[in-house]
Amino acid sequence: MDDGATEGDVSADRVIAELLDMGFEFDKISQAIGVVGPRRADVLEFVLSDSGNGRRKPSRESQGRHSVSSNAEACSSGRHSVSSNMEARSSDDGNKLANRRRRLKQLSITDHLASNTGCEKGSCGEKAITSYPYLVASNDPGVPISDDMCSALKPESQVLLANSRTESDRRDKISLVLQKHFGFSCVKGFQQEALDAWCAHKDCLVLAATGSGKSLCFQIPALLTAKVVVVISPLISLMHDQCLKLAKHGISACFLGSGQPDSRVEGKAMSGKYKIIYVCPETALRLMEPLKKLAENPGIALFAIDEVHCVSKWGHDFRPDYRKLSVLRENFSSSKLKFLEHDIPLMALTATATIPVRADIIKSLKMSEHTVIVLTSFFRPNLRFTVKHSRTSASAYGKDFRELIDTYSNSRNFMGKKQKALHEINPDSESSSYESPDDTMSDDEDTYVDSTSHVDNNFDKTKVGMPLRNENAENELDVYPGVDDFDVTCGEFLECTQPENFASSSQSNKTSSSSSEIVDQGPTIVYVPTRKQTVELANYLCKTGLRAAAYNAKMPKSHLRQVHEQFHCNALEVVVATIAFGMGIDKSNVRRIIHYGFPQSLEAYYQEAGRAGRDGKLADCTLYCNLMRAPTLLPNKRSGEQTKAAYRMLRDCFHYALNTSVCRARILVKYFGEEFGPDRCHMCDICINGPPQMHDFKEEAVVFMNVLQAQSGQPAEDMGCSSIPRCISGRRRFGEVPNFRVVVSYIREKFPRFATTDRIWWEGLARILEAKGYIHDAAETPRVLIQCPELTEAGLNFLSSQSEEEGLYAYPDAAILLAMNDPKPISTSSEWGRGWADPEIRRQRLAGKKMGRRKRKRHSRNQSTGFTTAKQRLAEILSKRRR
Ligand SMILES: Nc1ncnc2c1ncn2[C@@H]1O[C@H](COP(=O)(O)OP(=O)(O)OP(=O)(O)O)[C@@H](O)[C@H]1O
Ligand SMILES: [Mg+2]
Repeated sequence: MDDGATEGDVSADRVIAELLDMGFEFDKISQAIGVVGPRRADVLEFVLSDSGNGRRKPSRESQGRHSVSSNAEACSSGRHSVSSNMEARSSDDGNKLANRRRRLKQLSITDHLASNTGCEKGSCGEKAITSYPYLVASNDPGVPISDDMCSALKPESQVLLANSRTESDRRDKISLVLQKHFGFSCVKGFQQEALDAWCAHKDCLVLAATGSGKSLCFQIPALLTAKVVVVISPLISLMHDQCLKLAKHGISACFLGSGQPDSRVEGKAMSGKYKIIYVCPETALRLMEPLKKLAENPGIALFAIDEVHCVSKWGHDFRPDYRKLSVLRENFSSSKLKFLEHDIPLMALTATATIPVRADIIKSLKMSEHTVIVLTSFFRPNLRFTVKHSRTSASAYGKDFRELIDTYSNSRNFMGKKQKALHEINPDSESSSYESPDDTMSDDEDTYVDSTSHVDNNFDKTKVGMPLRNENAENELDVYPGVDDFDVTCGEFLECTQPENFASSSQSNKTSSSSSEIVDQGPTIVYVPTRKQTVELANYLCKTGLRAAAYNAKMPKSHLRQVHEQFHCNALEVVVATIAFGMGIDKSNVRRIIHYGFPQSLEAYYQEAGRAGRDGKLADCTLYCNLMRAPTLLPNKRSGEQTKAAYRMLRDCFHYALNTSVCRARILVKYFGEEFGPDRCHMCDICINGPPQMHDFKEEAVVFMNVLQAQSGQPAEDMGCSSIPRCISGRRRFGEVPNFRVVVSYIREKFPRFATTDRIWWEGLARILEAKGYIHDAAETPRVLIQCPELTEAGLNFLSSQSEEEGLYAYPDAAILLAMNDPKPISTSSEWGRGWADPEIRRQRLAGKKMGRRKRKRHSRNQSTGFTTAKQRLAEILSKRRR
């Protein structure tokens, strides 16, 4: 539901709600409605163009004329309200609005092309789209692509693999098509392995690093036979990008999303007109029968399932429809389809599957028991991983993004000076075909200018946003992006008659020296957890002069496509996105991936970080996160088991961030089950800074573990015995549950020397003891932090066998270091509790601070019912023991 005739009926409230959901600020939306009326497209256009850069501030007059409350009339007649508001604007603005509205209404790639050809000189639309002689079609039945054209464009390099007699013959043919279509001299080892499996008609699971070139494994087969390759892919944006590249490489392709089908493109796809058909899982399931016909004639060479981790419930990006793809193996076997000589091979590919996920993929897709597993190293030697502590709130933007802003500003100033110098040497020389907004600035100008100076008609500046209201809070996260993330449902891309000239560029999206490119530094993607933050941070960066755009799943699909295009043609410096942006994006020169807040898993982190440095050059992957606060699980529908797995993944991610002693690249590849050969990467913050000094935690550990032991009801004499009760939180009597907070506050109260230690410090100690196997979390669903610490047998042994001399040495983690360096309490309650063991402090505090109402109530209730708190109960147990 983007825009349309019914839009005028949409109430202002609904428009407000929708735009709030996208991350825009309430004030801005209501201001827009006041100016342009309640039509969604107009409001959207207003907030987009106004976007905090002062491009078009509403006149007082127009503001006075309309307000949200006075829009009842306008609501019933959106058209009227727009036209009357248009009068209040200049005709120039009116034209811009009309153009923008036209763009918002595009439903097809063709429309999109038509609008992009109008892009100003050298802009991305021209560069990325119109300069390539491929044809596109879409829902629009008016696009003239005849069947003759399709057949005429059949590549003459289409060698029948069946003719290859020997293995070397086959490999020669592979090299030939690789060189001809992609410009690469040889296939990589793992690509060859996957191709060998395909040639042997075997199913294959390809597990290879992000950016390693998995796509070629299923694209080459399309060039080696007369048959078609069907690729299942999770996002339109991903399918679109790949089709676009294939067309440039002289290979015809189409994509079929899950939206309204285009019978023409679909029909041609099912009759074998394209070498490669990209299809989303839903559509693949719908097209079972036509696919069977396709398998008969001209034949299906291969089913490739890209981003196959989406199959697994235990992966980071589960999509239920992926799981139903087992029908492919069931239906396309030689036993089911008698005309098949062999089963049609399945090739499943991903960069982010842990060992349990791999097993789940093979089982769920019912892949053959002879499935070949092609596994390469997950190590990306050019990625430099760093973790930085930050509150990751708006107040920290200035500090955290200073370096990024400086990087682009300096680079632009340098480029500006270089161009100016060139121009002075040769005034007739062709200047930049992209009208850089900065061209309007003098060299001496401060780079932190008001972003009004960056006006660019071609460039839809980022959106502005303000805090979402509380009632929208649960909607503000993109759990996972839907398939149809663009405003086009399908498209066809016919091969260029002349594949791209590889002498000049072996990668279609490689940064060239084209003057139209404004990102000298390579673009940056910043991942933030909420939609609101995409808008907020993008707006902040725009205000500092950067070319930034927000991207989240709730934004108009036309906008999302535009951001993709501008990102790919280097017109954007920064994209601030939720997880909706990222999967499979193959842009060679992304230099920085910044995660501003915890990702939900290391799989997601590695997948998103993998967008960086795909040209093999050095790239930075920096995670900013609040190390003093455990990350929270994003709401999603999960079974009990899935919740446990989700917490486990989040905990691994937290531990990765807190780590102070192990190379980060090592942790990441080990996470995917790989033994890391080089020992360390020599680049990450840990390798560069070295680990902190080891600390002897014995004294605190003994106290902590003794309290746990007392709490579990074990008499001191029993310390050596192995019968530690395996308690399950909730099954025990209240007070016997080993609650971490209760234990820590008890220690701080009873042991004056620990009175000022922070809870965060003890959380760190608990992690160390857990890693050593001395304690475990007895909670039914362990979360990120240890909730119910319980001694293990090894912990009991440690307590009973400890000698005076031996220490318990370990590296303090980042949270312990922060707590030690900055002993300020984190919460006011811990401040209040500090020094509580001292009777004088206690007396003063009780006298000075009135008990809160709730506390007082609870206190009096406990007094009357004889109910004891967990802490009191623990004290009782310990005092009994002492007696
Ligand atoms: N044999 C090869 N030689 C040189 N470059 C290659 C080769 N194969 C692929 N590439 C390049 O590697 C880049 C990444 O390829 P691709 O997008 O297939 O990666 P991927 O493994 O699918 O990554 P992701 O897991 O992030 O989706 C592409 O730009 C491609 O041109
Ligand atoms: Mg890929």
